[in-house]
Amino acid sequence: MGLIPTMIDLQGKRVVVVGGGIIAERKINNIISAKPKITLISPNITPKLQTLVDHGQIKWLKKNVSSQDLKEAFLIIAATNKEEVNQQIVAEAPDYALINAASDAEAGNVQFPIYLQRGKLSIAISTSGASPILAKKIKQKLEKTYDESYENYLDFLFEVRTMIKNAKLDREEKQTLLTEVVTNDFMNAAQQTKYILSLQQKLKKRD
Ligand SMILES: C[C@@]1(CC(=O)O)C2=NC(=C\c3[nH]c(c(CCC(=O)O)c3CC(=O)O)Cc3[nH]c(c(CC(=O)O)c3CCC(=O)O)/C=C3\N/C(=C\2)[C@@H](CCC(=O)O)[C@]3(C)CC(=O)O)/[C@H]1CCC(=O)O
Ligand SMILES: NC(=O)c1ccc[n+]([C@@H]2O[C@H](COP(=O)([O-])OP(=O)(O)OC[C@H]3O[C@@H](n4cnc5c(N)ncnc54)[C@H](O)[C@@H]3O)[C@@H](O)[C@H]2O)c1
Repeated sequence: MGLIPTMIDLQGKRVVVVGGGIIAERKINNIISAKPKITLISPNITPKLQTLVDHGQIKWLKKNVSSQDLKEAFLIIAATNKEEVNQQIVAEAPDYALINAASDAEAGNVQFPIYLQRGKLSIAISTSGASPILAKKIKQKLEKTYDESYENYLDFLFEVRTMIKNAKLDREEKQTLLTEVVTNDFMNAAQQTKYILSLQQKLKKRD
């Protein structure tokens, strides 16, 4: 395997999830905020998955999986409790599809790291299958360091960077400004507002 962490845009993409148990539920919870088109294939599903079906957030085909179901999928998640069915899904998946194999991660070509999200900040943790429990522990530690205040801080950094990117400054000046905001001095809203106002003044003078 040659695994590297990436950010994938799943919005509007066709995702096929096979199996309706607790693992399918966890994987769907993990990706649903990205707004993919999820089709769930399983003879039975958990109550929480049923709620998603009832709200029209996912489509459910109440049956055993067949190779036809895998066509045109961008991502396939094989999460049945039958090892041989999961293997067959991997074998029959189209060449272009991304595949996550829940019972034998190495059989697929995508693994989902556990992740922590604070608005625009994402921190993903993977142990490449060595210990998902360690990955979870590390996430809990990072949650304390990168607390909720990072959500606003990232929005602030985004706003500042957009202003600087569009300003008539040379590369060095841009670099200096982009570096000076990445410090603990700008973690609260009052400091952020003050900085944005002073930056606006500074950039106005340059126009
Ligand atoms: C972090 C977390 C995120 C998530 O899944 O959302 C996650 N597993 C979690 C928990 C967990 N998973 C397992 C246990 C039982 C203890 C144990 O076995 O150690 C527990 C503990 C628990 O449940 O608390 C069993 C297990 N996991 C995988 C296999 C298959 C294999 O190893 O081949 C088997 C054996 C199945 C079997 O026995 O048949 C595979 C994967 N699990 C991964 C992620 C990816 C690797 C990430 C990494 O290595 O860091 C990978 C490759 C993902 C993938 O499927 O893409 C989530 C945190 C919980 C949470 O958020 O609440
Ligand atoms: N990746 C992980 O983190 C992780 C953690 C624990 C377990 N697992 C693996 O995930 C698998 C699923 O675990 P679970 O707890 O969700 O199991 P589960 O028994 O709760 O659910 C399995 C689901 O698969 C469905 N199913 C069975 N045969 C099918 C078929 N032919 N077509 C379509 N659906 C079918 C069942 O009806 C059921 O809804 C386990 O086999 C285990 O190896 C993965």
